Amino acid sequence: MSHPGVRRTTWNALRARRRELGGLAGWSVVESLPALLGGVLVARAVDQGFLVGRFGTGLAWLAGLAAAVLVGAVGTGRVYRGLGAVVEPFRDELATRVVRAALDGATRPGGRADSAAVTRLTHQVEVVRDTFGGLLMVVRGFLFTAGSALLGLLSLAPLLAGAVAVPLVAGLVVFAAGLPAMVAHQRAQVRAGEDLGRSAATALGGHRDVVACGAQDRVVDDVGRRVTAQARTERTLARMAALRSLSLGVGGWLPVVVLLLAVPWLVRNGMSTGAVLGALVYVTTGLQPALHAIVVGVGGGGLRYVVTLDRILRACPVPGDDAGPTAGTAPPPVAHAAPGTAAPPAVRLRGVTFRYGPHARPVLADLTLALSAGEHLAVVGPSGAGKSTLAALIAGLARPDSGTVHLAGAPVAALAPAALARLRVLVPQEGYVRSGSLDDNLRYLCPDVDEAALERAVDALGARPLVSRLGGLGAAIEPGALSAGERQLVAAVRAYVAPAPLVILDEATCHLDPVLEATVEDAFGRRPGTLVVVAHRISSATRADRVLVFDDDGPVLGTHQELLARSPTYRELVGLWEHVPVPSGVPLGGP
Ligand SMILES: Nc1ncnc2c1ncn2[C@@H]1O[C@H](COP(=O)(O)OP(=O)(O)OP(=O)(O)O)[C@@H](O)[C@H]1O
Repeated sequence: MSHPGVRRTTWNALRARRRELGGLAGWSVVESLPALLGGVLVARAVDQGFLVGRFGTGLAWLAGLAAAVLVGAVGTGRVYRGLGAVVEPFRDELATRVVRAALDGATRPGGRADSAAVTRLTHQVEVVRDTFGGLLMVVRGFLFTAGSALLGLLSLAPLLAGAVAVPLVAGLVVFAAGLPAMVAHQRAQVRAGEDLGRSAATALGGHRDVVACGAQDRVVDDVGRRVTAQARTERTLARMAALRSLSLGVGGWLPVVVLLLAVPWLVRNGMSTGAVLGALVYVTTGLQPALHAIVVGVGGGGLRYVVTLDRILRACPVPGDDAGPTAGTAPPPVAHAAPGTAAPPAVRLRGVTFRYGPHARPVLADLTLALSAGEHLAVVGPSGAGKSTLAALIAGLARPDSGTVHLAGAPVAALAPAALARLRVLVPQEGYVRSGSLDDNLRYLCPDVDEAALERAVDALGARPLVSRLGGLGAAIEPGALSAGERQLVAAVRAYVAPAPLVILDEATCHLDPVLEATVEDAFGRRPGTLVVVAHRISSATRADRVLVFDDDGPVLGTHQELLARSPTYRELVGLWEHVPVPSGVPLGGP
């Protein structure tokens, strides 16, 4: 079954452009003038002209046909012009949908910008645009041309019109009966093409790793299997062309046979030679080409339209869509402990593995960790060990390759950005400050915080001198005019008043002097809720309830004292930190 959205989307696209479609229909009538008049004019030319020796009269009727063809050509030109007014807005809608889905995907927690997918999808949008236009042309062409030819035939030989319509309809029925199978094979062919593209792109992207690991044969084998699979689907699709030939044979050629067989009877019943020729004109220049166009158009571009649009709708669902891959993945509610049961941990990582690329060494491998509500954890380790990566995973800004991350019982992977923001606030090393008033910047995460609470936060975090220097909470500030430390302090106050119960400080105080850093961390330590600090100095570790150190053999968890006894890396870091001279007299760092 195809996406029900294909039918709905197509219907909506047509309904929204009723006026343009009306214009298209009007010009289609003009375009089908030769199909309507061709047989009658030929019959007149033969019967009243050439057969009775009036050459001029015969030519005059044919001139009438030529005029009808010219008028029809004008109609065709206008039809093409009107087609753009229906097709282009539809293409724009789909392109907007693709771009919106790509942006949503890239800004979702753990989401990554996937430019290859956007390129593939925008290419598919172009395919849909072309096939939608083609489909409109052939369906419309068939209705008007075949309809006009049948009307003309009806006026020449009513009985013959009925006899010709029967095989025509039979041909259409044969074609329609095979359509579902054709759609399925077309879909398989598109999928096989995508599989091949993905596998080839992965092989190309990781070719250095492939060569380094000596895995060429395996990769060639893998891509080769997909090439074979795609070739198989192409062959099956080609075989389906036989069905098209059958319906063309029944619907297009059988009427000619019927006409030829009926000639003696028609002539005996008074039908003129010209009328017989006219009837032949209707069948061979009206009905047959119209059927051919619709069978080839629907069986080729039409199938591509259904399958490709289906892929786009599935890949880029919009809210309210009923069958997209993300439908039904509404964020689960935050789990609350039932009365009498223990509350879920504030942070829980289970078997988390994360790497920055498919062939990269994992930064974290099978990490399991639980923090209870109110706990204060410091994360320490050498540069590049994975501390910021861990902070991003906890904050839901990176998604594990395997394993799960839960905050207060809710899986971060399933939480919408707004729900996630209610659970945690991450303060990175570079404090974000925007142009505007200081007050706006501090209330950014909690616009409703009352004045007194904001003032208390300013005092608790040691930000009073900064606020005074800037001219009070209402003062306008320019990010460029603040030092890196001042920006960190603004970000810290903003996070402090945020309603989220979990605060993650990722080297968020590295530009503050040790005294101010201690003030900020102590204030966060007293703030109700859970605190994770990616430590910049050893003092951060000594203030925490527990410390996670990235040791050579992997992360080790314990108290400061326990780790001094158990972790060589921790001992080394403590030794290093204790010997680093502390700058003094530079309270807020340089910009
Ligand atoms: N976007 C990225 N793409 C690829 N590799 C990355 C990316 N970000 C970090 N890494 C790598 O992942 C590893 C862990 O980085 P991470 O920033 O988590 O370490 P860290 O312990 O926070 O280091 P630092 O203390 O220097 O900030 C490092 O080897 C780093 O080079």
